[in-house]
Amino acid sequence: MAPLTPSVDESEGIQRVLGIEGTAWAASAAVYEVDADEVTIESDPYQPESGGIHPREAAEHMSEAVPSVVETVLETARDRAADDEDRGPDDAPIDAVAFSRGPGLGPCLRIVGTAARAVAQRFDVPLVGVNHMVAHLEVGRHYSGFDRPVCLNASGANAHVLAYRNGRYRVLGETMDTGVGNALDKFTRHVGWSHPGGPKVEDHAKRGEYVDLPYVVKGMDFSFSGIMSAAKDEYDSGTPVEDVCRGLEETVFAMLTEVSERALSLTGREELVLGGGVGQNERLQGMLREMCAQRGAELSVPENRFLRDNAGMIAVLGAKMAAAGDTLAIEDSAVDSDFRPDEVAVSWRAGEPEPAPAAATRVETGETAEQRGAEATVSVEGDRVVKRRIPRSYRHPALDERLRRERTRIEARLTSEARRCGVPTPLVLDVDTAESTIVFQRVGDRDLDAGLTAERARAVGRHLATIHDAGFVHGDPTTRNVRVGSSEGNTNRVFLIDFGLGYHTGHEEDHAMDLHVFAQSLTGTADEADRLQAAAEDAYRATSQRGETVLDRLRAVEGRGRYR
Ligand SMILES: C[C@@H](O)[C@H](NC(=O)OP(=O)(O)OC[C@H]1O[C@@H](n2cnc3c(N)ncnc32)[C@H](O)[C@@H]1O)C(=O)O
Ligand SMILES: Nc1ncnc2c1ncn2[C@@H]1O[C@H](COP(=O)(O)OP(=O)(O)OP(=O)(O)O)[C@@H](O)[C@H]1O
Ligand SMILES: [Fe+2]
Repeated sequence: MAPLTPSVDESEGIQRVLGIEGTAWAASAAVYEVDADEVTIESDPYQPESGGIHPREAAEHMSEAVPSVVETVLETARDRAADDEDRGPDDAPIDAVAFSRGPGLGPCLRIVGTAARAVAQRFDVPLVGVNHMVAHLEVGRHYSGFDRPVCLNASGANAHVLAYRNGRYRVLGETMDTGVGNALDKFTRHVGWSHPGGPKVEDHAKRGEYVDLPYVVKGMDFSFSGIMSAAKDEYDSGTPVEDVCRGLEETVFAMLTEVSERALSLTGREELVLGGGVGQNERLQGMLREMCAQRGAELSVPENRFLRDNAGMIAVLGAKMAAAGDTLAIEDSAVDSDFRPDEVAVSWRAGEPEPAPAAATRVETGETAEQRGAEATVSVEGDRVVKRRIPRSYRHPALDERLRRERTRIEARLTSEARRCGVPTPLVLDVDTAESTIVFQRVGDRDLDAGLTAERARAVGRHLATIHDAGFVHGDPTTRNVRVGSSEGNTNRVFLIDFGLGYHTGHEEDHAMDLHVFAQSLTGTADEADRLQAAAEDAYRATSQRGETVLDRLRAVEGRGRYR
């Protein structure tokens, strides 16, 4: 086990770190100068002759290219070391070797691991095993100077929204199928373009007209498979490829921007950091910038050389880990191709104070108030609440209009339908679809996240079971979309609100997703997330006609948020 408190001796000794990356396509090495905060990166990309990345070819590339990029940056390290006052000619030019331990392609990772062990042994310096996804976001945090940002990772094989809490990076939302870059690359392969496709999509989209494609967001999770098959069908039916590319960018990046905004809203944070190769896309950056500006949040986008796969991010995080004493014995340094970011014990941030959750102070007393959720502006007027979905200027106007109308219509309908099945929801007093406005009865006096108890979590489990048995899902049952009253014992007063992402479905997969969204929102906002989730699940099992089947499916969904 790595110690969780930085050892002063070791941290003083970490001046220069060698990083090695090679999870998929980038054979890359870097040296990071801690005091000067300077990174030198040397990369040699693998470019498939046809099709996508072939694991065996990629590994062959790594075995040729990794040793040479490592030697190149070691030369740089030696030059620097010659100027160090406290380093003699026989001393090692570096103080640690950090390598990408996963996730990634197994055959590539093993070559990187072998190279890293060899260099560490040659210089007799500590070895640091870095999680590639955490490196994508830590390098952004490093250069942003932000303290507690929400992080959007938009890379080839992954896509997720994370935030640090209680010693880990928590996954608030992620793709339910492929990574975002892989999705774009699959479309461009279909069109016959060479790998990587992302930059070509960006280029063609600039000359295209928007076309409608399926938009799939569930809470803060999302999926790309439906959009990708629709995009292929559009292309096959003769729609100009520029238009399909534009539709793809507008749809996929609006989804990523929306879930980022939801994560900011849920966690009450005001800083967003972007990471990953798709983060180089200017349209994505523009949407995020606009969304952040509108809610008064700050966005930080690292330089392109730190967004795409690179060893600089491995060296920068490696230095922090080495300073915290978070190093690996050679015999424990096996690579892990499924290494999830939330498995990492964040040693280098140990001892940071935990701020009070944003919700703790949010108990409403006034007669009138206005607040801005992730989607809508909600104003309280006495015993009524007016919810208006205001235009989101980061989205293409056609998509924006479509989403606001659809969600308004569905929210009004499902709020009433749930009520008819006996689930407490606010009365719908008026609906204006053209203006995307609904007037509700005011219910509860706080959101669930400001009044979480096991009894209330159980009520949520019961309510979800009831609507599922009636044939629909909520779509976004987070702790902010449940209203509770002041009398803690009275669980009848646990109201579900905000059904705008709901839909009719009998699929147990969709039912399981509702429970998954609730679990993720607990992880993001509550200290006793596991206990509360267990309470919700127990009640769900006891209420639902298909409780066991849905909970089995939930376990499968949880296991699937792994890297493919
Ligand atoms: C596990 C690791 O191997 C993997 N790395 C990875 O996917 O490489 P990365 O450099 O983060 O991202 C590459 C992806 O980024 C896309 N991409 C690059 N430039 C782009 C652009 N301008 N617009 C859209 N996509 C772009 C490429 O098409 C490709 O799918 C990951 O981080 O998921
Ligand atoms: N009927 C209601 N009674 C009392 N408060 C309400 C009601 N509807 C909404 N609110 C308050 O307004 C907040 C935002 O509402 P809602 O979740 O519907 O909007 P939203 O923009 O979709 O939010 P998000 O997307 O962040 O969940 C809720 O968290 C709740 O505090
Ligand atoms: Fe990556």
